[in-house]
Amino acid sequence: MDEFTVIETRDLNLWYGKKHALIDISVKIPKNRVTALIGPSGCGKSTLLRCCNRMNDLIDSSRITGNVLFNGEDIYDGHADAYAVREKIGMVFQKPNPFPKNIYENVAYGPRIHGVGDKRKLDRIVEESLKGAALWDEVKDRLYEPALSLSGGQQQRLCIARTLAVGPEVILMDEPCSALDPIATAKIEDLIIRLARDYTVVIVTHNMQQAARASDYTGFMYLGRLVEFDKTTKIFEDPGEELTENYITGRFG
Ligand SMILES: Nc1ncnc2c1ncn2[C@@H]1O[C@H](COP(=O)(O)OP(=O)(O)OP(=O)(O)O)[C@@H](O)[C@H]1O
Repeated sequence: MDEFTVIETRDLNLWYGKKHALIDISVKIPKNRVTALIGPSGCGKSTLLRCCNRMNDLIDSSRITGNVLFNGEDIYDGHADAYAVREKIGMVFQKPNPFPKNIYENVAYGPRIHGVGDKRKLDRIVEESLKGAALWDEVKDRLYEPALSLSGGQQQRLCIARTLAVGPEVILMDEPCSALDPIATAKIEDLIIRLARDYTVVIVTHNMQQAARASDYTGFMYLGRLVEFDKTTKIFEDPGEELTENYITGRFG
C-alpha cells in the first residue's frame, strides 16, 4: 500500500478477562481516507476501533499486547497521555449523545476545557466546526436552543462538530448511522466522504452498502482476526479470501 499511514497496529491482541477478542491484528490505516471495518456481530470491530484511541483503557478487564502507532508513536507507551491521544483521535458513537446543553455550548465545551476563553475565538471555532459537520446552515439561527431539540441526524452531526472542535486528525465512528433513518444516514455518509479531505476516518458498520458507498478501504474481521484488508472496490468485487466472499455475498452474518 503506497498511502501514508496514520495509525498502524502491530500484532495487536486484546483480552477481556479470558475472552481473546482481538488476535494478532496488524493493519495500516491510510491518511485522509475512509476505512470501514465490517464483519459479523461480536467479531471485534468496535474493540479494534476503541484500541485506536485508548478507549478500551476505560474497561477494567481489558488487557492488550502489541503496538498501536499514531504517526509512528506508540499510543500505549508509558509516556503517552490518553487524553492527548483522544484529542487527536476523536470518536463518534452509535447513538448521538449530545450534552444536555445548548447547541453552541456542546461545540464550545471541548475548546473551553482546553483553555480557549476568548469569546470571538470560541465563536469562530463553533462556526467552523458546525460548518465542517454540515450543520451550520440548519442551526445558525438557533445556537442557544437545547441540543436535544435537534433531530437524531442533526444530533449526530452535532456530535461530529463537537469532535472537530478540538482539532483531531482522525475521527473514529462506531456505527454512526445505526440509530438514523435513511435520509439522515445519507447525509452522514456524504459528510464522511467530505471529512476525509481534511481528516482520516475509520468507521465500523454493519451495513455493507454503507461500506461500499462511503469507504476507500475495507477491513473484514471474523472471530477476532482481520481476515482481509484492501481497497473497498477489491474487497467487494474480487475478495482474496473465501470467508470474505461468503460474508459480503450474504452467506452468513
Ligand atoms: N466490555 C466487555 N467485556 C467483556 N467482553 C466484551 C466487552 N466488550 C466486548 N466484549 C466481547 O468481545 C468480543 C468483540 O466485541 P466487539 O463489540 O468488539 O464486536 P463487534 O464486532 O463490534 O460487535 P457488534 O457488531 O455486535 O457491535 C465479543 O465477543 C464481545 O462479547
